[in-house]
Amino acid sequence: MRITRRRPAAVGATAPEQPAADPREVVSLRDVARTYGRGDSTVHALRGVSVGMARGSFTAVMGPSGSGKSTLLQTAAGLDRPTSGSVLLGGTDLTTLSEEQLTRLRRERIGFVFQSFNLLPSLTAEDNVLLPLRLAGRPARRRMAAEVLERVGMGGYAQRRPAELSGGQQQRIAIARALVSRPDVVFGDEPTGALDSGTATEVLGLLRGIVDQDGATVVMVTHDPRAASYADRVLFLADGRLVADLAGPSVAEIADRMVQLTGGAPAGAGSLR
Ligand SMILES: Nc1ncnc2c1ncn2[C@@H]1O[C@H](COP(=O)(O)OP(=O)(O)OP(=O)(O)O)[C@@H](O)[C@H]1O
Repeated sequence: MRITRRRPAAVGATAPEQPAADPREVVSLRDVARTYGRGDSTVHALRGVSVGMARGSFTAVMGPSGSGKSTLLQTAAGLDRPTSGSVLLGGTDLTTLSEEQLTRLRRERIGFVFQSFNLLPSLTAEDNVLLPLRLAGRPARRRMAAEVLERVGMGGYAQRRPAELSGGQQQRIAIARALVSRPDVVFGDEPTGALDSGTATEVLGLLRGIVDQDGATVVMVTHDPRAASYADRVLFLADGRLVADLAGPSVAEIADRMVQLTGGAPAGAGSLR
């Protein structure tokens, strides 16, 4: 199954002064700043971050607590708007879109995987998977669910409800749901944070597989150096700035970098499993 999208319908015009996006990059942040509050209480969550993610790549985002990881993910995914700078998704500048256009773009072109799975408990696995298509008013056929459920190794579980599944199985269903609309990019917010080590390994292998075999693009926030080592590239944030960008680092290199940034043990890393 190829995840790579067909050329999407335009959901908003790129600002005329915007330079053309690098065609290899599916997500580009340009000088993105995000502040909260004002005056003495202003928090600079992101301070001029510029970074692009190539199509068909797997990127992990790490950094100490409060360094801006979630803010980066949320602005890149169009869930939050930068205070300044621009965010391009496949050439569309998200900062120029209305709320309605942004909602449509998220439904059609972005997949999400959360730490706590976020499946609807009353729906079967199949109906959870088809929900994004239904919300977008697109055709939602059972064979579409069957195809992605098969892809994540959950082919026999279409009629199960979340309470009847293990954490790892629920996360597989959530990944199937993220893939069903063939998104430009799948964003993961600590997707293995609630899983035991063995189950996390399976889910990370699955994410690696959808990148390598299906051409998906994955961007994942994690506190876990071992999880980050599954990525092609690890970005490190500190105090709202991008301070390191490592290609294919080992678990030890990632853990060392985190120790440098935190001045101690990697926050939330638990064990290196
Ligand atoms: N809605 C908000 N209002 C005010 N400050 C916020 C808000 N959201 C985030 N912040 C602040 O912005 C900074 C970056 O937060 P963010 O959640 O992006 O960090 P993080 O690296 O994801 O942290 P963690 O690893 O603890 O989840 C922090 O100082 C945080 O307190």
